[in-house]
Amino acid sequence: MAEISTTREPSSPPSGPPAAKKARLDDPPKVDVQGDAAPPPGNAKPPKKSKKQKFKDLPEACSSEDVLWQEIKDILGAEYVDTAVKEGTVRKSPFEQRQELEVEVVAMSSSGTALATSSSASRPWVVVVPFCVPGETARVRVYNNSRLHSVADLIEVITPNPTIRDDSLVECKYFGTCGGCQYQMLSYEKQLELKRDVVVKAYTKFSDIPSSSMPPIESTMPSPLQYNYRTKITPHFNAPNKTQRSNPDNPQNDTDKPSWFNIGFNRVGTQKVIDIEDCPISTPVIRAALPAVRANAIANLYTYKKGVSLILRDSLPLSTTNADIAENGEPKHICVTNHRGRVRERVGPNLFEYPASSFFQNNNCVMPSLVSYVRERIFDSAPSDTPTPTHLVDTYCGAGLFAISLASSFKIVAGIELSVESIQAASINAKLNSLPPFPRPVGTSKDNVNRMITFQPGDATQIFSVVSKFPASETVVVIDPPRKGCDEPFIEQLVGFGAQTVVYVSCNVHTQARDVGMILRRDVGGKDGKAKGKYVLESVRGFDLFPQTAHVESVAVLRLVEGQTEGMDVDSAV
Ligand SMILES: C[S@@+](CC[C@H](N)C(=O)[O-])C[C@H]1O[C@@H](n2cnc3c(N)ncnc32)[C@H](O)[C@@H]1O
Repeated sequence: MAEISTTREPSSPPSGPPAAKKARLDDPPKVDVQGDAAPPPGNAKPPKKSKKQKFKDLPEACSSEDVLWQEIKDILGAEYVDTAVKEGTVRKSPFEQRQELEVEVVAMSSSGTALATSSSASRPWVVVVPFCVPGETARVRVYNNSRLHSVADLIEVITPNPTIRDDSLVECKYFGTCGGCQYQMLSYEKQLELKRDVVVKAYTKFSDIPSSSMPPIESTMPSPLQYNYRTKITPHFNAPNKTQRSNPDNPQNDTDKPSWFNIGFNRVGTQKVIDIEDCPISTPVIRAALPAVRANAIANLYTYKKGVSLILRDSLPLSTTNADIAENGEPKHICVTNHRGRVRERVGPNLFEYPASSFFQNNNCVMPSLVSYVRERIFDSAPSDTPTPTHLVDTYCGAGLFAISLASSFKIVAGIELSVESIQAASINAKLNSLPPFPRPVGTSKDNVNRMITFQPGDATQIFSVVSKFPASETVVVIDPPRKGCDEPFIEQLVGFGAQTVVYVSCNVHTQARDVGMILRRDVGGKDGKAKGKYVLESVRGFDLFPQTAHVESVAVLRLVEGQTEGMDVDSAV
């Protein structure tokens, strides 16, 4: 692997979204407002934290820092960690900033970095380093010290582990520098295995579900494509600074682009943009469109007063003509580069349209397996003594992916979503797929209306008053919240409603595990106010929506077991 040259500032934070919200390319030009941050009154400095306060700052529960913290505890031992917390020594690093050292990798973290230890450390301490695997030794350079761990750049792998690493698999020239992918040096089987491990660890650490109540975690569902799959990318760039602006040289294309102007993604472990001319995990239509999108940004570079986040989304043509049909009979895909444009996708037999700037899953090729799996779990594995589900409630429904894809299996479907533009898209999608609205419009014949669908904007919790008349024993609730998961009022209402089946889809298995644990611990209320039963966790399976990265989508299926109101040991119930 090539040496990673680090040009970072000493205290670069770990990778994440750019600090300042970037403007979008098609936003109207805005005048730069200078100095709008209020200065502190007088010369007052923020009060210093006392030593006790300072070291109490454990990571927020279930945050990505907390996930790493639990993994560090596993390596260093809970007793050692608890003592260090009590004594206020968790930040006493044995290493200096920019210190180079040799480390031995002992585990993988849930975010795809390697967790290592070093014999040169004067106390038990973990070093987090990218692009390495267990069993390897590596030379690294520390750039950040935190709670019982340092974060480091990889300089070189000294002893590779050939049973896990195969560098010949790497397909991207930016791999090892770009923060987007973590796993290109691993076989696909290994990537799937690691993702399953993440799901197992998440439920072990964050759900509080006793092992006797946990179903075996299923193998990760693979993505049919492991490259060329990503249907959306958002390369970004910073606006030129004052000095750069004072000497414009009017570049026209990539060849005369000033070297300081980078359009791409964040360098691993930093918020510094690196120049990216191609992204092999993106779909062919996005890869083909990227040079022209870059050239346009380069030609206009001195007009930008703020950083910009570009968008490239793979889409079917909105109105298909013969010229749009490729030789195989499928419409030719196009690339939508306007944030205000519309995108169209097919998932199985259904079409979905949505605004380019709104949420839709970013790997189209695995969507049919995801939707089929959800349908199979709802119907095929339902206990034989429960009624066939007839009603579907899709919470956090976005543009209606689950509501519309599953509608053919239900009589009535209701969806809710906070984003007004997504919910408008969902209603349009219901029409696009010939699903009649609910309640049935006056005068429509009963014969041709056996499926009815409604979408409403609002907080997910509000849906339970809308569907209060749905027969709970014949209802399925799909939950697909953002990374932070559901809030307590939602869980309260969900359990109060008491649907027969709950399918929880999540891009953050840690908050999913936390929420599922909360649901399982509560009694499900009956109409008489007495407890009716409890949910049991029937299955959990990861889906690989993002090959070459550490991300894993997780689907958990919960069933209500009536009459069970004690404990959580459900071995006999499932
Ligand atoms: C992970 S996306 C899932 C969307 C959809 N199920 C899909 O697969 O395309 C989560 C969605 O929840 C929406 N959302 C966020 N907070 C919400 C809330 N409190 N109530 C309802 N929807 C919310 C977001 O706008 C986003 O569309």
